[in-house]
Amino acid sequence: MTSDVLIIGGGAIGLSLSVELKLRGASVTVLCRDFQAASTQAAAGMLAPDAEKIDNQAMGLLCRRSCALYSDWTDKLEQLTGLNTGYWPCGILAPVYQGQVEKVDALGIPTHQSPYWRDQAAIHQYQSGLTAEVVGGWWYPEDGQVDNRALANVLWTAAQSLGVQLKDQVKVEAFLQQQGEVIGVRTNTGIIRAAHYVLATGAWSSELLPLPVRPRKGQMLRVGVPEFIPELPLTRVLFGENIYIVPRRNRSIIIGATNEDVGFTPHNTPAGIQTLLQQAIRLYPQLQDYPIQEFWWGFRPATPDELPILGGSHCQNLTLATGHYRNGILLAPITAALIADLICQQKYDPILSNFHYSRFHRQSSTFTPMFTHSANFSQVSHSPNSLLPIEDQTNYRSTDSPLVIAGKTFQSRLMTGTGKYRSIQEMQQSILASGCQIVTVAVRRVQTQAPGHEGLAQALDWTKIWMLPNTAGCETAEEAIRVARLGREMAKLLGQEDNNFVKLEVIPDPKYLLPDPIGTLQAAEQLVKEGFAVLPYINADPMLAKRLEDVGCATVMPLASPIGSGQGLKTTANIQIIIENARIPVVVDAGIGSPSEAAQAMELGADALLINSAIALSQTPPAMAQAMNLAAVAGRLAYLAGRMPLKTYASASSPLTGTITN
Ligand SMILES: Cc1cc2nc3c(=O)[nH]c(=O)nc-3n(C[C@H](O)[C@H](O)[C@H](O)COP(=O)(O)OP(=O)(O)OC[C@H]3O[C@@H](n4cnc5c(N)ncnc54)[C@H](O)[C@@H]3O)c2cc1C
Ligand SMILES: CC(=O)[C@@H](O)[C@H](O)COP(=O)(O)O
Repeated sequence: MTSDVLIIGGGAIGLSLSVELKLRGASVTVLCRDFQAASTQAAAGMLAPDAEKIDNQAMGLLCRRSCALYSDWTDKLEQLTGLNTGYWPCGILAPVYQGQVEKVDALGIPTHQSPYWRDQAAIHQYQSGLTAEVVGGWWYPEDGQVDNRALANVLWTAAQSLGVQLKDQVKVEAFLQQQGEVIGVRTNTGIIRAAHYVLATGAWSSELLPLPVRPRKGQMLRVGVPEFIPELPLTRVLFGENIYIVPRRNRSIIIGATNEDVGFTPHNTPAGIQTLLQQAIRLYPQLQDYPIQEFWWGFRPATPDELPILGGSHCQNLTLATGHYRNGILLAPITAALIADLICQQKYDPILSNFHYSRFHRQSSTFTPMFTHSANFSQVSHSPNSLLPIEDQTNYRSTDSPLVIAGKTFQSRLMTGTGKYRSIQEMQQSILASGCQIVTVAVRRVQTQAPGHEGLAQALDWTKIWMLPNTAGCETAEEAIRVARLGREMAKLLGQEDNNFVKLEVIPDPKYLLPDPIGTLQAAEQLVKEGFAVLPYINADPMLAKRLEDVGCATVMPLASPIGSGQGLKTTANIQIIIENARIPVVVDAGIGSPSEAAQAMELGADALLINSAIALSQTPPAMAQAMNLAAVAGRLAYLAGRMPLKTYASASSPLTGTITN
């Protein structure tokens, strides 16, 4: 049974959304690698839109809206489950020391006139036991806390009792994408499909998609109020500089948190814990005698601008809900409501526009979101002398859908390379004349400045050409993986920040240049996991093509005949089987020697061609490039038009009916 919605990640965000969607009538599955290994379990549970002093207006508003939902939301969850979330609108007190008093508050109001400011006498009255060093502070009565671990348990129980399918220990390894849609996820337990998918994998999000979400480690500890103190000594959250102290009603006190940019480095460290204890004891001295109950650490899902990533993605049936950084517990109810509105009713709250992933790509004017190439490519050719398109032809062509690879759209179905040209000018002219929008570049040759590869960055207009880094020269999967990563960096240097494409070549044999199927599959699996759009070069092997599709490759690129041989289509029958069965684009690559062979491959139903040697080694490469372009267009049109059936015998072209007889 497939679900309407498949949520990947079972932290506060994934679980809240699952409950919300289920309450709205959707069938929902949550897949989670490990429900316990989540930032949600590691947090302090503060609900602090005011104390956090959030600069960004939209984020401030989002946080306040979420905080306002908390009371009703937790009531509803508690009624559903009979369990307590520990929601406590206890307010947050932010004491300051001498020298820390700012002149104005967050709204620019002079401190002493701010409604949130409390002077020394008042602050000590609000909370006894603070160090005498505290000279005043801020009182945020709207802020509060929830016991995040209790909340996670309540959400889990609510989801379960409502009938959400909760699958723990299921790791999603890759999204399977086709033509701008997710068609399934590959997991350690097999492929799972749904109508709609939500990414809610917190700090691990960039393992599945090239999103700029990075872990920001926080260390924490918990002490307990000693038994000989009958009343709760602390009844408000204390929010100091680089320290917070969160008293729970169950007599635990959470002390947090460090903020470290150390990747996924695990463990508590003496330095981390020492800093926390020092600062906590300075603020609230009697803590020094409280028994320590637990140490732990967690990974906040941080984005470069510290705002979450919410809303649509490059695939129309994939929604993103990640990157909540320091405020994911606070933002859980509003995230669930807004994302459920979006999925169930296509209702788009305008606030979401501030959190769309595409903000990370806006700096580069020529490229839009993640995988969608926006450059306004001309219909067929960049050449002013182009023979194409004549009006009637464009009409027919316009009925065709464009080539889409990993969600990125291209008008041209011809890809070319940069090698073997007699001069860089010839290469430039040929690429222009070919009308291609994708040019493959051998990463290793660029790195070593091999002949013809010097100055490549300047030679082509990379705002119009999408670079396809290739791993030519790699004999093993390991080498290819390493070179692919270098290729991604190379694309970034050319301004293609979002280019995650790689043409995967694993070729151990220099004589026939035949790809190693096992090494290719191994490398493809790893690269897909790392978020690459993988275009593997393979022998025309239908079984291998299917396996590569299953592991999440963006295309398959079967060879027509050996690279650089110009022998033409020698693998027609197998290419035909590959095309018949593929749900990803099939790019016929290598060995095409003439335009008629290019057209023939397209007539078979190939989605695109990659041709290098036949162009570069011809007498007049720019002219041959244009001929190949025409052939690719002609072949595609012919494929769409549908070839006439083959007949054994002649059949007169002019009908005999109605002819004059004697
Ligand atoms: C020390 C610390 C203190 C914090 N304090 C607060 C606070 O006081 N208030 C507040 O609002 N926020 C706080 N936060 C932030 C908050 O915890 C996070 O923003 C929030 O938990 C993010 O929730 P999430 O569901 O997106 O991610 P997570 O809770 O991390 O959940 C993600 C889940 O996805 C799973 N997953 C990942 N990859 C895969 C995969 N490939 N396949 C399947 N499952 C996968 C993970 O195992 C995990 O269970 C704190 C965080 C830390 C670390
Ligand atoms: C440049 C490139 O990627 C080639 O390895 C590709 O396979 C094209 O082959 P031909 O040179 O035979 O067209």
